[in-house]
Amino acid sequence: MNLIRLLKYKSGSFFVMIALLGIVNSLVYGSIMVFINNVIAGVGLPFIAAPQSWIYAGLLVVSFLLNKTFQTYIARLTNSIVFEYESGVIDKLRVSTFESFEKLGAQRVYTAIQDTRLLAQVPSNFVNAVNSVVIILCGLSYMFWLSWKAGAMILCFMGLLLAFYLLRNNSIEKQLNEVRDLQNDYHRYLRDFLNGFREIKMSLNRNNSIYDRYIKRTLQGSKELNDRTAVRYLVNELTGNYSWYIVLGLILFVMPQVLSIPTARVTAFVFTILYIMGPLATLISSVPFFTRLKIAVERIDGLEKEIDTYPQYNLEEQSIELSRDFTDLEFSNAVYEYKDAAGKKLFAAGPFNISIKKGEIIFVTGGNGSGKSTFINLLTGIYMPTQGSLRYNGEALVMNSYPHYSDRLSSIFTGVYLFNENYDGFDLDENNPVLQKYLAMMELQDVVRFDAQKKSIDNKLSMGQRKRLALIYALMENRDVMVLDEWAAEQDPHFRAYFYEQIIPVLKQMNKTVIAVTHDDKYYGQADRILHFDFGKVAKDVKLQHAKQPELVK
Ligand SMILES: Nc1ncnc2c1ncn2[C@@H]1O[C@H](COP(=O)(O)OP(=O)(O)OP(=O)(O)O)[C@@H](O)[C@H]1O
Repeated sequence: MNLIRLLKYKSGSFFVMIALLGIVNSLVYGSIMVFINNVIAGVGLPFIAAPQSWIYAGLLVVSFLLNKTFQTYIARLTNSIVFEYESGVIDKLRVSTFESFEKLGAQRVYTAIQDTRLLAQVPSNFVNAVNSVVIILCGLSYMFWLSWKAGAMILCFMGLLLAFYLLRNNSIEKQLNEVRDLQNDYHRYLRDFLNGFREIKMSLNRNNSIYDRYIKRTLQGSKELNDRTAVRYLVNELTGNYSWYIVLGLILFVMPQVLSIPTARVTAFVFTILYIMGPLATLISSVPFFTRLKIAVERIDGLEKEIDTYPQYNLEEQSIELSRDFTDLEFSNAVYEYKDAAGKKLFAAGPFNISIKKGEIIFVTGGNGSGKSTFINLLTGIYMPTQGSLRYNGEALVMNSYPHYSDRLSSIFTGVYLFNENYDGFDLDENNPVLQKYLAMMELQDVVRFDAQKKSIDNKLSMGQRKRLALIYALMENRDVMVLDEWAAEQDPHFRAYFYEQIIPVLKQMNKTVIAVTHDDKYYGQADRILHFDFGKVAKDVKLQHAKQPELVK
């Protein structure tokens, strides 16, 4: 979608406004040209008897007011487009499936959001461009009125110039697209560089490689492309500017001879060319902006269309009633298949036929790549089975039930992410006794810092401490089922033992259903049941009879 179609699409009155601006400005700019030429030549207006100075002043006022109205209109329009795009993309993403987000990649979303910012510069550029076009058209019409032959000559010359521009601009546009691709790659490497800074410090080879072969190479590539496009634009601009001196030369030296044009007319031609040279320069210099804008609009549009092709949940509709009181969860022939972009199967987990009952403490074990995380993604509703189904409290889940199903579980994933704001609206007041109890339970009471203003807790903690805080938040959610993916991996030996020997039994006493991925075989005895994974399947499903019931953590 190009800019004009986008503006038209977002505002039904766009063409009416453009037409109004064009007509009134044509009258104003055309009249000003005629006025000046008439005043220089000492003649009156052709059709009106009113004093010229009054009409001149009146035209200026009308033009000023109209331009102000139009600029305000277009500024509001583009601002609302920026708002709609940004909020629209985020709104669509939040109702998309997790797989869609994985396919799309966070980088593309960041780039598209940055692209929308370019739209904010549309108002001044667009109005200047419209006014420039109007002045050029008025100038051309005036020249035709003075002498149609001379007007036609100049028009042909301008046509040639335009063709030259469009041709060159096409190839520049291709180069700009290449620059954008390189920039996307560059941001990916930069993200790796910043997020993996510690790892980069640990290997000279990696350090040199990421810089020389990836970051510098893409930066160098886009610098060279930028250099080439800058030179091309420069040549375009210079050719454009100097061509007008050729036109002036034609008018001064060729036209009087060839077309026998009198000196007074020559003066009018020279004046008109000088009058439209400024607007032409404005138009030419705005070409790079509009080219970049076109690419940005196409990319934003492409992203939005791509998101639209992905399945989306209707968060309002809860297809089946999902009670907060959990009784059981059943996997029936549930399979999840990873496929590549061409649809080729990469890995399949399942089919799973598992029944999970309220109050069970289940440990999920297995080697690397055995499918534990894939199972956890299915269990938490992050993934929907590609075959088979899940039944919650006996009801088979359908597409729109998934967001509500996930909402019934508390989950802590391996690379837990703690938010900077208290989006959940937890009562994080320092004096909240429940919070204090949990902080003591997680041995965090002397570690956390409260932010009374934001009603949140500072998340600058070690990974192990972050996971403990995440467990506190999970408890505050007060849901029946808790899913913990390698929760204890980052805990020190003392807290790891404490987790399995104290916290797990407490959760059991609270009647929580816990499904925890673990490699800590020393503590397998704390579970009621062990699901052992191998090659994407449940190789063993063992029920244990000896879960301890120690004293509750006070
Ligand atoms: N997004 C993905 N696209 C394609 N294949 C994937 C994807 N995620 C995981 N896999 C594949 O699925 C298989 C199971 O991975 P999964 O992460 O479920 O194993 P895991 O048991 O959790 O391993 P680990 O203990 O190492 O975390 C692996 O072979 C992995 O390569």
